[in-house]
Amino acid sequence: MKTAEQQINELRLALHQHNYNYYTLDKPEIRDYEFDQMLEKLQELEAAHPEFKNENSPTQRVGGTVTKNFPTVVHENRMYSLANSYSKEDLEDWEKRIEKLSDGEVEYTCELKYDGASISLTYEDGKLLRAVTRGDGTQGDEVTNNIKTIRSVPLQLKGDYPQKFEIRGEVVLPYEGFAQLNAERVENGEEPYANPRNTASGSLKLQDSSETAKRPLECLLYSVIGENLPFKTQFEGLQKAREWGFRVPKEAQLASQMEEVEAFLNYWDAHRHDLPYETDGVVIKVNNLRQQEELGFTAKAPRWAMAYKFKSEQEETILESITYQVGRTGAITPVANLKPVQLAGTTVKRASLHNADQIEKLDIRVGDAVYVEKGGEIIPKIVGVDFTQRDPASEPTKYATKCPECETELVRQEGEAQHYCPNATGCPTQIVGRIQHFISRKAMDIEGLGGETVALLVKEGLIENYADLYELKREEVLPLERMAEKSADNLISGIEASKSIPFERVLFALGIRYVGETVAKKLAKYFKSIDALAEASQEILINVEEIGEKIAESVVHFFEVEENRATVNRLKNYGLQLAISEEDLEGLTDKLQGNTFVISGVFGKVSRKELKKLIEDNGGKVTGSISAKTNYLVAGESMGPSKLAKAEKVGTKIISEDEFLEMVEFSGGE
Ligand SMILES: NC(=O)c1ccc[n+]([C@@H]2O[C@H](COP(=O)([O-])OP(=O)(O)OC[C@H]3O[C@@H](n4cnc5c(N)ncnc54)[C@H](O)[C@@H]3O)[C@@H](O)[C@H]2O)c1
Ligand SMILES: [Zn+2]
Repeated sequence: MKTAEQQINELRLALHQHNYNYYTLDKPEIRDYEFDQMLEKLQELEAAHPEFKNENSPTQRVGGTVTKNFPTVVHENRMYSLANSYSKEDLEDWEKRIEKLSDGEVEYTCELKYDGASISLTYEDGKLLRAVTRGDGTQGDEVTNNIKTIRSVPLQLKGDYPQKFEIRGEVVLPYEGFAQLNAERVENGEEPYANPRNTASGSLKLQDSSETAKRPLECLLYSVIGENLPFKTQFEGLQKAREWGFRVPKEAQLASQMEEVEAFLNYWDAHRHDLPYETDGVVIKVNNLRQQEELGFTAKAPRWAMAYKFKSEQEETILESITYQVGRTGAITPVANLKPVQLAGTTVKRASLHNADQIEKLDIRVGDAVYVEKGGEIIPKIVGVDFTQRDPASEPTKYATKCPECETELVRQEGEAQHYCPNATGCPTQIVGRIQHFISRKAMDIEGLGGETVALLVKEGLIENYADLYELKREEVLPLERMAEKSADNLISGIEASKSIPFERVLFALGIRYVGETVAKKLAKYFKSIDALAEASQEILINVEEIGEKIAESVVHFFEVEENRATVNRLKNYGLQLAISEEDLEGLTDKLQGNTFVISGVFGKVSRKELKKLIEDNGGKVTGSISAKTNYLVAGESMGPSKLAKAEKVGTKIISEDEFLEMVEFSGGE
């Protein structure tokens, strides 16, 4: 067995080499995930054997180097890397450390972690003075002329910018530009680039700026550094930078608890491939700059920030064909059929491709070698094409024009990503899908009836619409395959029992496009009956909180269709709940209508959850952080001082639990 010292030395040597391949040559030989695992291993070994500590270790230094091709500039403020975490537990540990080291309540900014090349821009009197790469963190390459070719880098600022400051960001190459660039290279008989990140980085190091200008690069900014800055938090800094003319993506969010941070992580883990550029995680930062200053830096990274890397177990395989699936609302989803490959412990044969834009953006073609990745979702995704292996004779993918189930011409509405099969009443998959949705657990939850039986009932011609379920007779279902006396009884009694399912769930069960569980709840609460909802105009619908144009349009459209109205009427006649019951109505008021609340601290009489429900039942709205729009802060025990200060600053009314309960005339629990 190798000694710890040998292992440490080998890892250091290998990591130095990989850093060189990655940062200097822009040609990595291993995947980032493997690199990170080696680095983590080295970190563990060094922690267990402090006697081998060495300040030149890759764990102690920023990985890049300076080249001799550009003037070397020493950074006025060192450019650090970021500490990494791969699990929610790591994050929670970090939060605990932060809370211990900081005084006062800590708020966090969550930002996307753009995957490109770091850059530092210095502005003086509103003009770009110089642009320097991160290099080894202490000094970097001055690439001002190349940076000036990027259109999103302002050469002259506007607004109340400081006289002199530095701003940091990431130069990225959006997918679309990357695919275009590669297409041109292939046409010219050149080798295509492997990935956007290394291409972005390589583009900054070109000697001829007119070459850089041909690359559709973007510069996304995330941090302003300097003295006497006109803001006190990271989040305000982002807003200011945007006002001065920088491209600062708008996805960043404030979070007052780790729960909110995790919601942000989960959301972007699932949706990051909808962004036009690559991201490899989320960066969580302590929002307050004074607290940041107190926390300071380690040898390699700030203590006040933490990167959370999306898990990307990636494999390369061949795309054998693209097929198309029809959903219950007629939405078409393209599916990639892959040469089977082992990924994260399972055999993967299919991957989701989202929509036509996604296919175009990644420029995926049948026969390509593609990278598949498993993120937070169950279905793996294709995240890129290995252009180096593309068959020069291949042609761009032509998206389906007809429904694979019923041959109807597909439509795509202006502004929508998805294609649809418009044949709602005749497309067999849609008919079955709609009824399956109707009976599903979160909708009518019909016991004794499953998806397969629904398909069978439709196939046998016993039902073709969910209202038909309520006319099913025991004698009709008994002859069906695998249907025993007992199961037939269960089915019929399950259908009968569903008549008492509350209105909001019936509304969800109807399967109106864009009316999910939450929207159904909102609509039910607001309109109180299906009749009122059916009469509502688009303008009235849009006025309901959180109901946008798309939803409003879809609801109006649903009730315009005569057949839908007839179905709803039948459901009403069968005795389904198509209005809020008297009992539920009693608890609902609009006393708090138009008021926004923030809840903070611990409460004595009701739980946070009950408090939230009380606010919503009385027509109010609950948000996570205080802004100028917050009307009330309901303050419990041990509420943090920073929230209080913020509330006082923006003029939010601060009320106690008792004062709140009085407002809604709450008379105590049951
Ligand atoms: N495959 C290889 O051979 C190889 C070799 C070396 C490094 N790598 C990869 O490079 C990465 C390590 O590089 P690193 O040291 O630059 O660390 P990092 O890229 O993980 O994180 C630090 C960088 O994140 C960037 N960043 C993006 N968005 C940001 C935001 N909103 N706020 C703050 N910073 C933001 C900054 O440029 C910062 O320098 C890892 O992903 C590693 O796997 C791979
Ligand atoms: Zn169809």
